[in-house]
Amino acid sequence: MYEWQNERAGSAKGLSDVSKLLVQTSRTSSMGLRERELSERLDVEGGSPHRGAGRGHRNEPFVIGVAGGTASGKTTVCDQIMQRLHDQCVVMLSQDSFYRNLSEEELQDVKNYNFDQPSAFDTAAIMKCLTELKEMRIVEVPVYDFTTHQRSTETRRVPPADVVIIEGILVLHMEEIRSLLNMKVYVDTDDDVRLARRIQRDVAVRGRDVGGVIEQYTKFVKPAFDQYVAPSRKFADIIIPWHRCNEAGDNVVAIDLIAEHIRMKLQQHDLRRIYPNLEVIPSNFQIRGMHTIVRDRETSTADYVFYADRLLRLVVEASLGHLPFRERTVVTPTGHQYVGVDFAKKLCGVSIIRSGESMENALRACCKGIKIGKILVHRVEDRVMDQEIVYEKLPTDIAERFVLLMDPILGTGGSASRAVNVLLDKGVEEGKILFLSLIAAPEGIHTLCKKFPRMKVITSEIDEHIDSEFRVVPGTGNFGDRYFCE
Ligand SMILES: O=P(O)(O)OC[C@H]1O[C@H](OP(=O)(O)OP(=O)(O)O)[C@H](O)[C@@H]1O
Repeated sequence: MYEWQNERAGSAKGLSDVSKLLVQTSRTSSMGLRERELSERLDVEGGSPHRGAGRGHRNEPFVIGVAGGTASGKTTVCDQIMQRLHDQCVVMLSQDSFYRNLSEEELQDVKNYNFDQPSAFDTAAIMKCLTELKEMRIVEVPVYDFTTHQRSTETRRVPPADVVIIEGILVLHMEEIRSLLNMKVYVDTDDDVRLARRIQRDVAVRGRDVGGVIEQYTKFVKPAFDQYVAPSRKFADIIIPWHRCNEAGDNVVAIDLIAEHIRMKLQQHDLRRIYPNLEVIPSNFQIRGMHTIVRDRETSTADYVFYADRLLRLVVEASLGHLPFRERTVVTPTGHQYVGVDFAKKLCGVSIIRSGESMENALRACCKGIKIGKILVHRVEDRVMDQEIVYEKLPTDIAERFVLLMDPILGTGGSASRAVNVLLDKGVEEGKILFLSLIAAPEGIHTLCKKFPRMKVITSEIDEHIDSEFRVVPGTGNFGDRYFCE
Protein backbone atom coordinates (compact mmCIF):
# COMPACT_ATOMS: atom_id res chain seq x y z
CA MET A 1 0.00 0.00 0.00
CA TYR A 2 1.28 3.47 -0.83
CA GLU A 3 1.40 5.88 2.12
CA TRP A 4 2.02 9.61 1.91
CA GLN A 5 4.80 10.67 4.17
CA ASN A 6 3.51 12.38 7.28
CA GLU A 7 5.52 15.56 7.12
CA ARG A 8 4.01 17.33 10.09
CA ALA A 9 3.73 15.97 13.55
CA GLY A 10 0.65 17.11 15.39
CA SER A 11 -2.66 16.08 16.70
CA ALA A 12 -6.20 17.33 16.39
CA LYS A 13 -6.43 20.88 17.51
CA GLY A 14 -8.85 23.73 17.75
CA LEU A 15 -8.89 26.91 19.74
CA SER A 16 -10.10 26.42 23.28
CA ASP A 17 -12.20 28.96 25.12
CA VAL A 18 -9.10 29.99 27.01
CA SER A 19 -7.01 30.68 23.96
CA LYS A 20 -9.86 32.59 22.36
CA LEU A 21 -9.59 35.22 25.06
CA LEU A 22 -8.11 38.42 23.84
CA VAL A 23 -4.87 39.11 25.65
CA GLN A 24 -3.63 42.61 25.16
CA THR A 25 -0.37 43.46 26.80
CA SER A 26 1.85 46.41 26.18
CA ARG A 27 5.12 47.64 27.54
CA THR A 28 3.49 50.53 29.33
CA SER A 29 0.68 48.65 30.97
CA SER A 30 0.94 46.35 33.89
CA MET A 31 -0.76 43.00 33.48
CA GLY A 32 -4.23 43.57 32.04
CA LEU A 33 -7.32 42.04 33.57
CA ARG A 34 -7.91 39.60 30.74
CA GLU A 35 -4.28 38.53 30.72
CA ARG A 36 -4.47 37.89 34.45
CA GLU A 37 -7.69 36.01 33.98
CA LEU A 38 -6.11 33.89 31.26
CA SER A 39 -3.04 33.12 33.35
CA GLU A 40 -5.16 32.15 36.30
CA ARG A 41 -7.35 29.95 34.17
CA LEU A 42 -4.30 28.30 32.68
CA ASP A 43 -2.97 27.61 36.17
CA VAL A 44 -6.24 26.13 37.27
CA GLU A 45 -6.65 24.08 34.14
CA GLY A 46 -3.15 22.91 33.55
CA GLY A 47 -1.27 23.27 36.81
CA SER A 48 1.76 23.65 34.57
CA PRO A 49 3.01 26.26 32.14
CA HIS A 50 2.94 23.77 29.28
CA ARG A 51 -0.01 23.55 26.96
CA GLY A 52 0.39 20.05 25.72
CA ALA A 53 -0.80 18.38 22.57
CA GLY A 54 -4.27 16.96 22.63
CA ARG A 55 -5.65 19.65 24.90
CA GLY A 56 -7.15 21.62 22.09
CA HIS A 57 -4.42 24.23 21.65
CA ARG A 58 -2.24 25.26 18.76
CA ASN A 59 1.28 23.86 18.67
CA GLU A 60 3.10 27.06 17.81
CA PRO A 61 2.14 30.72 17.59
CA PHE A 62 2.51 32.98 14.56
CA VAL A 63 5.35 35.37 15.47
CA ILE A 64 5.56 38.88 14.01
CA GLY A 65 8.52 41.21 14.39
CA VAL A 66 7.91 44.94 14.01
CA ALA A 67 10.99 47.15 13.62
CA GLY A 68 11.60 50.78 12.71
CA GLY A 69 13.46 53.81 14.03
CA THR A 70 12.83 55.39 17.41
CA ALA A 71 9.30 56.86 17.73
CA SER A 72 8.35 55.60 14.26
CA GLY A 73 4.95 54.35 15.40
CA LYS A 74 5.84 50.69 16.02
CA THR A 75 3.63 50.41 19.10
CA THR A 76 0.71 52.00 17.26
CA VAL A 77 1.10 49.52 14.43
CA CYS A 78 1.17 46.63 16.93
CA ASP A 79 -1.89 47.96 18.78
CA GLN A 80 -3.79 48.20 15.53
CA ILE A 81 -2.84 44.69 14.44
CA MET A 82 -4.03 43.48 17.86
CA GLN A 83 -7.31 45.34 17.49
CA ARG A 84 -7.93 43.74 14.10
CA LEU A 85 -7.22 40.30 15.60
CA HIS A 86 -9.54 40.88 18.54
CA ASP A 87 -10.98 37.38 18.39
CA GLN A 88 -7.56 35.74 18.58
CA CYS A 89 -5.23 35.34 21.53
CA VAL A 90 -2.47 37.91 20.89
CA VAL A 91 0.44 38.94 23.12
CA MET A 92 2.90 41.73 22.57
CA LEU A 93 6.50 42.05 23.72
CA SER A 94 8.79 45.03 23.50
CA GLN A 95 12.51 44.76 22.94
CA ASP A 96 12.86 47.68 25.38
CA SER A 97 11.83 45.37 28.25
CA PHE A 98 15.06 43.50 27.67
CA TYR A 99 17.56 46.35 28.25
CA ARG A 100 20.50 45.14 30.32
CA ASN A 101 20.94 46.51 33.80
CA LEU A 102 23.55 49.27 33.82
CA SER A 103 26.63 48.81 36.01
CA GLU A 104 27.45 51.39 38.73
CA GLU A 105 30.09 52.85 36.45
CA GLU A 106 27.73 53.10 33.46
CA LEU A 107 25.06 54.63 35.66
CA GLN A 108 27.38 57.39 36.81
CA ASP A 109 28.03 58.39 33.22
CA VAL A 110 24.61 57.46 31.83
CA LYS A 111 24.62 60.38 29.37
CA ASN A 112 27.41 58.66 27.51
CA TYR A 113 25.79 55.21 27.45
CA ASN A 114 24.58 54.08 24.04
CA PHE A 115 21.09 52.58 24.45
CA ASP A 116 20.71 52.07 20.71
CA GLN A 117 23.48 49.57 20.09
CA PRO A 118 22.80 45.81 19.97
CA SER A 119 24.90 45.13 23.10
CA ALA A 120 22.53 47.30 25.18
CA PHE A 121 19.97 44.47 24.96
CA ASP A 122 19.93 41.11 26.68
CA THR A 123 19.45 39.15 23.47
CA ALA A 124 19.75 35.79 25.23
CA ALA A 125 16.75 36.72 27.40
CA ILE A 126 14.75 37.80 24.33
CA MET A 127 15.53 34.50 22.63
CA LYS A 128 14.59 32.53 25.73
CA CYS A 129 11.22 34.28 25.95
CA LEU A 130 10.42 33.90 22.26
CA THR A 131 11.51 30.27 22.19
CA GLU A 132 9.38 29.45 25.22
CA LEU A 133 6.39 31.25 23.76
CA LYS A 134 6.91 29.24 20.57
CA GLU A 135 6.71 26.14 22.75
CA MET A 136 3.43 27.50 24.16
CA ARG A 137 4.85 28.10 27.63
CA ILE A 138 4.12 30.95 30.03
CA VAL A 139 7.07 33.37 30.24
CA GLU A 140 8.18 35.99 32.73
CA VAL A 141 9.18 39.17 30.89
CA PRO A 142 11.47 41.67 32.62
CA VAL A 143 10.04 45.07 33.53
CA TYR A 144 12.50 47.86 32.75
CA ASP A 145 12.42 51.20 34.53
CA PHE A 146 13.45 53.98 32.14
CA THR A 147 14.00 56.49 34.93
CA THR A 148 16.45 54.36 36.95
CA HIS A 149 17.82 52.37 33.96
CA GLN A 150 17.39 49.17 35.95
CA ARG A 151 15.18 46.13 35.72
CA SER A 152 12.54 46.01 38.36
CA THR A 153 12.39 43.00 40.66
CA GLU A 154 8.88 42.42 39.35
CA THR A 155 8.34 40.58 36.08
CA ARG A 156 5.38 40.57 33.71
CA ARG A 157 3.77 37.21 33.18
CA VAL A 158 2.93 36.56 29.53
CA PRO A 159 0.81 33.53 28.66
CA PRO A 160 1.11 31.50 25.46
CA ALA A 161 -0.86 32.82 22.51
CA ASP A 162 -1.84 32.23 18.92
CA VAL A 163 -0.03 35.37 17.79
CA VAL A 164 3.10 36.87 19.38
CA ILE A 165 4.18 40.35 18.33
CA ILE A 166 7.63 41.65 19.26
CA GLU A 167 8.50 45.25 18.49
CA GLY A 168 11.78 47.09 18.81
CA ILE A 169 14.36 49.07 16.91
CA LEU A 170 16.70 46.08 16.39
CA VAL A 171 14.20 43.24 16.01
CA LEU A 172 15.02 42.83 12.31
CA HIS A 173 18.72 43.63 12.71
CA MET A 174 19.34 40.69 15.04
CA GLU A 175 19.70 37.50 13.05
CA GLU A 176 18.74 35.19 15.95
CA ILE A 177 15.46 37.03 16.44
CA ARG A 178 14.77 37.17 12.72
CA SER A 179 15.09 33.41 12.51
CA LEU A 180 12.09 33.01 14.84
CA LEU A 181 9.78 35.38 12.96
CA ASN A 182 6.98 34.26 10.67
CA MET A 183 6.39 37.82 9.47
CA LYS A 184 8.76 40.80 9.44
CA VAL A 185 7.35 44.31 9.38
CA TYR A 186 9.25 47.60 9.12
CA VAL A 187 7.59 50.89 10.01
CA ASP A 188 8.97 53.65 7.84
CA THR A 189 8.52 57.18 9.21
CA ASP A 190 10.30 60.42 8.25
CA ASP A 191 13.32 61.24 10.43
CA ASP A 192 12.08 64.70 11.44
CA VAL A 193 8.69 63.36 12.49
CA ARG A 194 10.40 60.73 14.61
CA LEU A 195 12.72 63.24 16.27
CA ALA A 196 9.82 65.54 17.14
CA ARG A 197 7.90 62.60 18.66
CA ARG A 198 10.95 61.37 20.54
CA ILE A 199 11.49 64.78 22.17
CA GLN A 200 7.84 64.97 23.13
CA ARG A 201 7.79 61.44 24.59
CA ASP A 202 11.09 61.57 26.51
CA VAL A 203 10.26 64.91 28.08
CA ALA A 204 6.67 64.07 29.00
CA VAL A 205 6.98 60.38 29.92
CA ARG A 206 10.60 59.77 30.85
CA GLY A 207 11.37 63.00 32.67
CA ARG A 208 14.25 64.14 30.41
CA ASP A 209 15.10 67.70 29.28
CA VAL A 210 14.94 68.80 25.62
CA GLY A 211 18.67 69.57 25.36
CA GLY A 212 19.57 66.16 26.73
CA VAL A 213 17.22 64.35 24.35
CA ILE A 214 18.65 66.16 21.30
CA GLU A 215 22.21 65.49 22.43
CA GLN A 216 21.48 61.78 22.89
CA TYR A 217 19.73 61.68 19.51
CA THR A 218 22.66 63.24 17.66
CA LYS A 219 25.34 61.27 19.47
CA PHE A 220 23.78 57.79 19.61
CA VAL A 221 20.27 57.42 18.26
CA LYS A 222 20.84 58.75 14.74
CA PRO A 223 24.18 56.93 14.11
CA ALA A 224 22.69 53.65 15.40
CA PHE A 225 19.64 54.16 13.19
CA ASP A 226 21.89 54.62 10.15
CA GLN A 227 24.13 51.69 11.08
CA TYR A 228 21.63 49.07 12.30
CA VAL A 229 17.98 50.02 11.95
CA ALA A 230 17.68 51.48 8.44
CA PRO A 231 19.68 48.63 6.79
CA SER A 232 17.39 46.06 8.48
CA ARG A 233 14.58 47.27 6.19
CA LYS A 234 15.87 44.84 3.60
CA PHE A 235 14.81 41.90 5.77
CA ALA A 236 11.19 43.07 5.99
CA ASP A 237 8.35 41.23 4.28
CA ILE A 238 6.26 44.38 4.54
CA ILE A 239 7.35 48.01 4.82
CA ILE A 240 4.62 50.27 6.16
CA PRO A 241 5.01 53.89 5.08
CA TRP A 242 3.60 55.51 8.19
CA HIS A 243 3.37 58.93 6.56
CA ARG A 244 0.69 57.52 4.24
CA CYS A 245 -1.86 57.71 7.00
CA ASN A 246 -5.50 58.70 7.07
CA GLU A 247 -6.73 61.58 9.25
CA ALA A 248 -6.79 59.39 12.33
CA GLY A 249 -3.12 58.60 11.80
CA ASP A 250 -3.58 55.02 10.62
CA ASN A 251 -2.37 53.29 7.52
CA VAL A 252 -5.59 51.30 7.29
CA VAL A 253 -4.73 49.48 4.07
CA ALA A 254 -1.43 48.13 5.38
CA ILE A 255 -2.84 47.06 8.74
CA ASP A 256 -5.85 45.39 7.11
CA LEU A 257 -3.59 43.46 4.74
CA ILE A 258 -1.37 42.28 7.57
CA ALA A 259 -4.32 41.22 9.74
CA GLU A 260 -5.98 39.44 6.83
CA HIS A 261 -2.78 37.58 6.03
CA ILE A 262 -2.35 36.50 9.66
CA ARG A 263 -5.95 35.30 9.84
CA MET A 264 -5.46 33.24 6.74
CA LYS A 265 -2.25 31.76 8.10
CA LEU A 266 -3.87 30.89 11.42
CA GLN A 267 -6.77 29.21 9.69
CA GLN A 268 -4.54 27.22 7.37
CA HIS A 269 -2.14 26.46 10.18
CA ASP A 270 -4.89 24.83 12.22
CA LEU A 271 -6.21 22.61 9.45
CA ARG A 272 -2.75 21.54 8.38
CA ARG A 273 -1.97 20.53 11.92
CA ILE A 274 -5.11 18.47 12.06
CA TYR A 275 -4.58 16.78 8.72
CA PRO A 276 -1.08 15.84 7.62
CA ASN A 277 -2.57 14.87 4.24
CA LEU A 278 -3.57 18.50 3.57
CA GLU A 279 -1.21 20.67 1.54
CA VAL A 280 -1.78 24.41 1.03
CA ILE A 281 0.59 25.77 -1.57
CA PRO A 282 2.77 28.54 -0.10
CA SER A 283 1.25 31.93 -0.77
CA ASN A 284 2.89 35.18 -1.78
CA PHE A 285 1.55 38.53 -2.90
CA GLN A 286 1.57 37.45 -6.56
CA ILE A 287 -0.71 34.52 -5.70
CA ARG A 288 -2.87 36.71 -3.46
CA GLY A 289 -3.14 39.19 -6.33
CA MET A 290 -4.37 36.50 -8.72
CA HIS A 291 -6.86 35.26 -6.15
CA THR A 292 -8.07 38.83 -5.73
CA ILE A 293 -8.79 39.02 -9.46
CA VAL A 294 -10.64 35.70 -9.65
CA ARG A 295 -12.72 36.54 -6.58
CA ASP A 296 -13.68 40.00 -7.90
CA ARG A 297 -17.17 39.88 -9.37
CA GLU A 298 -16.25 42.70 -11.78
CA THR A 299 -13.53 40.61 -13.48
CA SER A 300 -14.22 39.88 -17.15
CA THR A 301 -14.41 36.28 -18.41
CA ALA A 302 -11.16 36.70 -20.33
CA ASP A 303 -9.29 37.86 -17.23
CA TYR A 304 -11.00 35.26 -15.08
CA VAL A 305 -9.83 32.47 -17.39
CA PHE A 306 -6.33 33.93 -17.65
CA TYR A 307 -5.72 34.24 -13.90
CA ALA A 308 -7.59 31.05 -12.97
CA ASP A 309 -5.38 29.20 -15.48
CA ARG A 310 -2.25 30.65 -13.88
CA LEU A 311 -3.40 29.59 -10.43
CA LEU A 312 -4.51 26.15 -11.61
CA ARG A 313 -1.11 25.60 -13.18
CA LEU A 314 0.50 26.33 -9.81
CA VAL A 315 -1.78 23.80 -8.10
CA VAL A 316 -0.95 21.16 -10.71
CA GLU A 317 2.80 21.82 -10.42
CA ALA A 318 2.65 21.66 -6.62
CA SER A 319 0.73 18.37 -6.82
CA LEU A 320 3.24 16.78 -9.16
CA GLY A 321 5.86 17.56 -6.54
CA HIS A 322 4.14 15.06 -4.25
CA LEU A 323 4.54 12.11 -6.60
CA PRO A 324 7.29 9.62 -5.87
CA PHE A 325 10.49 9.80 -7.90
CA ARG A 326 13.60 7.74 -8.64
CA GLU A 327 17.17 9.00 -8.66
CA ARG A 328 18.58 9.50 -12.14
CA THR A 329 22.02 10.65 -13.16
CA VAL A 330 22.64 12.35 -16.50
CA VAL A 331 25.72 13.73 -18.23
CA THR A 332 25.60 17.44 -19.12
CA PRO A 333 27.08 18.91 -22.36
CA THR A 334 30.13 19.91 -20.29
CA GLY A 335 30.74 16.22 -19.68
CA HIS A 336 29.88 16.40 -15.98
CA GLN A 337 27.39 14.32 -14.10
CA TYR A 338 24.17 15.76 -12.77
CA VAL A 339 22.50 13.64 -10.11
CA GLY A 340 18.80 14.27 -10.53
CA VAL A 341 15.49 12.47 -10.40
CA ASP A 342 13.07 10.79 -12.77
CA PHE A 343 9.34 11.61 -12.71
CA ALA A 344 6.73 9.03 -11.74
CA LYS A 345 5.51 7.49 -15.01
CA LYS A 346 2.23 5.77 -14.28
CA LEU A 347 -0.20 8.57 -13.60
CA CYS A 348 -3.41 9.98 -15.01
CA GLY A 349 -5.79 12.86 -14.43
CA VAL A 350 -9.49 12.63 -13.66
CA SER A 351 -11.62 15.75 -13.88
CA ILE A 352 -14.93 16.18 -12.12
CA ILE A 353 -17.21 17.60 -14.83
CA ARG A 354 -17.65 20.50 -15.50
CA SER A 355 -15.35 22.74 -13.46
CA GLY A 356 -12.64 20.11 -13.12
CA GLU A 357 -12.16 20.20 -16.88
CA SER A 358 -10.69 23.69 -16.49
CA MET A 359 -7.63 21.99 -14.96
CA GLU A 360 -6.99 19.64 -17.85
CA ASN A 361 -4.96 22.13 -19.90
CA ALA A 362 -2.67 22.83 -16.98
CA LEU A 363 -2.14 19.10 -16.46
CA ARG A 364 -1.49 18.45 -20.15
CA ALA A 365 0.98 21.35 -20.23
CA CYS A 366 2.92 19.75 -17.38
CA CYS A 367 2.63 16.06 -18.31
CA LYS A 368 3.02 15.37 -22.02
CA GLY A 369 0.43 12.92 -23.37
CA ILE A 370 -1.17 12.24 -19.97
CA LYS A 371 -4.39 10.24 -19.99
CA ILE A 372 -7.36 12.11 -18.53
CA GLY A 373 -10.61 10.51 -17.42
CA LYS A 374 -13.88 12.17 -16.38
CA ILE A 375 -16.52 11.77 -13.72
CA LEU A 376 -19.86 13.59 -13.70
CA VAL A 377 -21.46 13.90 -10.29
CA HIS A 378 -25.02 15.07 -9.95
CA ARG A 379 -24.94 17.43 -7.02
CA VAL A 380 -28.17 17.05 -5.06
CA GLU A 381 -28.39 20.34 -3.22
CA ASP A 382 -30.37 19.19 -0.21
CA ARG A 383 -28.58 15.83 0.13
CA VAL A 384 -25.00 17.00 -0.04
CA MET A 385 -23.44 13.77 1.12
CA ASP A 386 -25.46 11.53 -1.13
CA GLN A 387 -24.37 12.48 -4.63
CA GLU A 388 -25.23 10.55 -7.71
CA ILE A 389 -22.72 9.48 -10.37
CA VAL A 390 -24.17 10.25 -13.79
CA TYR A 391 -21.23 9.47 -16.05
CA GLU A 392 -17.70 8.17 -15.84
CA LYS A 393 -14.98 7.45 -18.37
CA LEU A 394 -11.71 6.36 -16.88
CA PRO A 395 -8.49 4.76 -18.20
CA THR A 396 -8.93 0.99 -18.13
CA ASP A 397 -5.67 0.46 -16.23
CA ILE A 398 -6.45 3.21 -13.70
CA ALA A 399 -5.85 0.84 -10.76
CA GLU A 400 -2.13 0.80 -11.65
CA ARG A 401 -1.81 4.57 -11.78
CA PHE A 402 -1.43 7.55 -9.51
CA VAL A 403 -4.56 9.65 -10.00
CA LEU A 404 -4.76 13.44 -9.94
CA LEU A 405 -8.44 14.08 -9.23
CA MET A 406 -9.31 17.65 -10.22
CA ASP A 407 -12.04 20.07 -9.19
CA PRO A 408 -11.22 23.74 -8.58
CA ILE A 409 -13.84 24.18 -5.85
CA LEU A 410 -14.13 22.03 -2.75
CA GLY A 411 -17.35 22.94 -0.94
CA THR A 412 -19.02 20.37 1.28
CA GLY A 413 -16.77 17.69 -0.15
CA GLY A 414 -19.82 15.72 -1.29
CA SER A 415 -18.92 15.64 -4.99
CA ALA A 416 -15.27 14.92 -4.35
CA SER A 417 -16.04 12.10 -1.87
CA ARG A 418 -18.32 10.48 -4.36
CA ALA A 419 -15.68 10.72 -7.09
CA VAL A 420 -13.02 9.24 -4.78
CA ASN A 421 -15.32 6.32 -4.03
CA VAL A 422 -15.61 5.65 -7.77
CA LEU A 423 -11.81 5.52 -8.02
CA LEU A 424 -11.55 3.21 -5.00
CA ASP A 425 -14.20 0.93 -6.53
CA LYS A 426 -12.03 0.74 -9.65
CA GLY A 427 -9.17 -0.54 -7.52
CA VAL A 428 -7.10 2.65 -7.18
CA GLU A 429 -5.19 2.71 -3.88
CA GLU A 430 -6.30 5.58 -1.63
CA GLY A 431 -2.66 6.55 -1.10
CA LYS A 432 -2.21 6.97 -4.85
CA ILE A 433 -4.94 9.61 -5.20
CA LEU A 434 -4.22 13.34 -5.05
CA PHE A 435 -7.17 15.70 -4.91
CA LEU A 436 -6.40 19.08 -6.51
CA SER A 437 -8.45 22.21 -5.87
CA LEU A 438 -8.03 25.94 -6.20
CA ILE A 439 -10.31 27.06 -3.36
CA ALA A 440 -11.37 24.84 -0.49
CA ALA A 441 -13.89 25.35 2.30
CA PRO A 442 -12.91 24.00 5.74
CA GLU A 443 -16.03 21.80 5.71
CA GLY A 444 -14.88 20.03 2.54
CA ILE A 445 -11.36 19.64 3.91
CA HIS A 446 -12.70 18.01 7.09
CA THR A 447 -14.86 15.65 5.04
CA LEU A 448 -12.17 14.57 2.58
CA CYS A 449 -9.15 14.49 4.87
CA LYS A 450 -11.01 12.56 7.57
CA LYS A 451 -12.64 10.09 5.22
CA PHE A 452 -9.55 9.48 3.09
CA PRO A 453 -6.54 10.00 5.36
CA ARG A 454 -4.09 8.46 2.89
CA MET A 455 -5.22 10.69 0.00
CA LYS A 456 -3.32 13.96 -0.42
CA VAL A 457 -5.53 17.08 -0.64
CA ILE A 458 -3.83 20.02 -2.32
CA THR A 459 -5.31 23.50 -2.51
CA SER A 460 -4.22 27.05 -3.12
CA GLU A 461 -6.41 28.85 -0.55
CA ILE A 462 -8.73 27.86 2.27
CA ASP A 463 -11.82 30.02 2.52
CA GLU A 464 -13.99 30.78 5.54
CA HIS A 465 -16.95 28.40 5.34
CA ILE A 466 -19.91 27.30 3.20
CA ASP A 467 -23.21 29.12 3.43
CA SER A 468 -26.72 27.72 3.76
CA GLU A 469 -26.84 27.19 0.00
CA PHE A 470 -23.57 25.21 0.05
CA ARG A 471 -21.60 28.02 -1.62
CA VAL A 472 -18.03 28.69 -0.55
CA VAL A 473 -17.64 32.01 1.30
CA PRO A 474 -16.12 34.36 0.19
CA GLY A 475 -15.47 32.05 -2.77
CA THR A 476 -15.41 32.98 -6.43
CA GLY A 477 -19.07 32.45 -7.37
CA ASN A 478 -19.92 29.54 -9.66
CA PHE A 479 -16.53 28.62 -11.09
CA GLY A 480 -17.94 26.75 -14.11
CA ASP A 481 -20.22 29.63 -15.09
CA ARG A 482 -17.44 32.17 -14.81
CA TYR A 483 -14.78 30.06 -16.55
CA PHE A 484 -16.74 28.48 -19.39
CA CYS A 485 -19.44 31.05 -20.20
CA GLU A 486 -18.97 34.27 -22.11
O1 LIG B 1 -17.96 20.07 -2.48
P1 LIG B 1 -19.35 20.22 -3.01
O2 LIG B 1 -20.31 20.83 -2.03
O3 LIG B 1 -19.85 18.97 -3.63
O4 LIG B 1 -19.28 21.32 -4.14
C1 LIG B 1 -18.27 21.40 -5.07
C2 LIG B 1 -18.81 21.19 -6.44
O5 LIG B 1 -19.62 22.31 -6.80
C3 LIG B 1 -19.14 22.88 -8.01
O6 LIG B 1 -19.71 22.29 -9.09
P2 LIG B 1 -21.18 22.64 -9.60
O7 LIG B 1 -22.18 21.75 -8.93
O8 LIG B 1 -21.44 24.09 -9.48
O9 LIG B 1 -21.07 22.17 -11.08
P3 LIG B 1 -20.13 22.66 -12.28
O10 LIG B 1 -18.76 22.16 -12.00
O11 LIG B 1 -20.75 21.97 -13.47
O12 LIG B 1 -20.21 24.14 -12.37
C4 LIG B 1 -17.67 22.54 -7.96
O13 LIG B 1 -17.05 22.58 -9.20
C5 LIG B 1 -17.66 21.16 -7.37
O14 LIG B 1 -17.79 20.15 -8.31
